[in-house]
Amino acid sequence: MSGLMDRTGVPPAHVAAEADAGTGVKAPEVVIAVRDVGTVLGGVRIHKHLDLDVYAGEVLGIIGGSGSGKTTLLRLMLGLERPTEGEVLIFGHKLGNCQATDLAQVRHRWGVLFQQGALFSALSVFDNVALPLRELKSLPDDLIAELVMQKLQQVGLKVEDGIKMPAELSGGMIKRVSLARALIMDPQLLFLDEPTAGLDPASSKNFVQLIESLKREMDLTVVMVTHDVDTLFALVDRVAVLADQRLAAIGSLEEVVRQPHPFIRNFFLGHVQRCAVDNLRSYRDELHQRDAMPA
Ligand SMILES: Nc1ncnc2c1ncn2[C@@H]1O[C@H](COP(=O)(O)OP(=O)(O)OP(=O)(O)O)[C@@H](O)[C@H]1O
Repeated sequence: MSGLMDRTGVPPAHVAAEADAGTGVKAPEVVIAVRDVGTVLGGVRIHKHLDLDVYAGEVLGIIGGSGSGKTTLLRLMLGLERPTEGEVLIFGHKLGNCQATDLAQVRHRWGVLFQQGALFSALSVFDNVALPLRELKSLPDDLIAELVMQKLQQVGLKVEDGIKMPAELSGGMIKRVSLARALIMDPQLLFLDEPTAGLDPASSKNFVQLIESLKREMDLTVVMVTHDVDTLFALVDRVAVLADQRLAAIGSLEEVVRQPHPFIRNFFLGHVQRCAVDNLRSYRDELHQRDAMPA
C-alpha cells in the first residue's frame, strides 16, 4: 500500500477500487490523477514523484511556499505544461495523447479562473463572457445573449454590467466576470488560481461565499491554489502541500495541520485550533449564513 495512503487516510482510486470489489462500498470517482509526476522547466527541477487524485465533488486546495510549483501543477492538470516524468489524467484522458477533437471535448468540461482574471481589456464584460460560446461557432446570437445574461446574474452581476469594459470594474467585479466566463460552458471541474488575491477582506469573503454556493448549485469539483488561510478554511475538503519539490502532505485540514513539516507549521501558525472539524463547521456555517453582498 502506498505511502500516500498512509499519510492521507484516503486510498488512491485504484487501491479503493480493488478494495471495493470485496466490500460493495463505492469508490470515489477520480476526476484528475497525477501519477509519479516530475517536472523540469528551463533546466530547473520543480516537482519530483508527485502522486495525487482529485475526487469528484471535492474542493482540493493546493498550498506551498512561493516557487514551490503550485501554479505549475495547475498548468500540468490543464495540459498547458507537459510533465517531464509520469502522467496526468483528467476525466480518464491522458492529455498529451488526446486527438484534437477529444481534447476539445474534454476541455469543455473544465473552467479556469486565472490569478489576475485574464479578461481581454478591449472586450466588454458581455463579450469576455461570451467568448467560449462564440468559439463553438454553432450557437445563435440570441441564445448566446441569454446564456451570458444568466451567468452574469448567477455570479451576482447585473445585466447592465454587460456593456462595461474591464477598466471600469472593481477588483471584485473582475473576479466575478472571470468566474462567469470560467463557468459559461457549465463545466464539471473548476480551477481557481489564488481566487481572492488582491481583494479586500469584505470582497474576499463575498467571493468565497459565491464560490461555495456555485459549487453546490453546479455540483462542481474544484482545484484551488491559495495562500489565504481564510479562503482555505471556508472552502476546502482536502489540502495538498507542495514543499521540497514533493507532495509533503495531503488530507483534510485536521490531518495536514498535524504534520511536522516546517512549511506546514509556519503556514498554520496561530490557526491550528481552527482546523478542528467542529471549528471549521461553525466557521463555515457562520460565513455562509450571511447574505452575500454586492461585488
Ligand atoms: N516556463 C518556465 N521556465 C522556467 N522556469 C519556470 C517556468 N515556469 C515556472 N518556472 C519556475 O518554476 C518555479 C515554480 O513556479 P510556480 O509559478 O509553479 O510556483 P508557485 O508555487 O505557483 O509560486 P507563487 O506562489 O510565487 O505563485 C519557480 O521557480 C518559477 O520561476
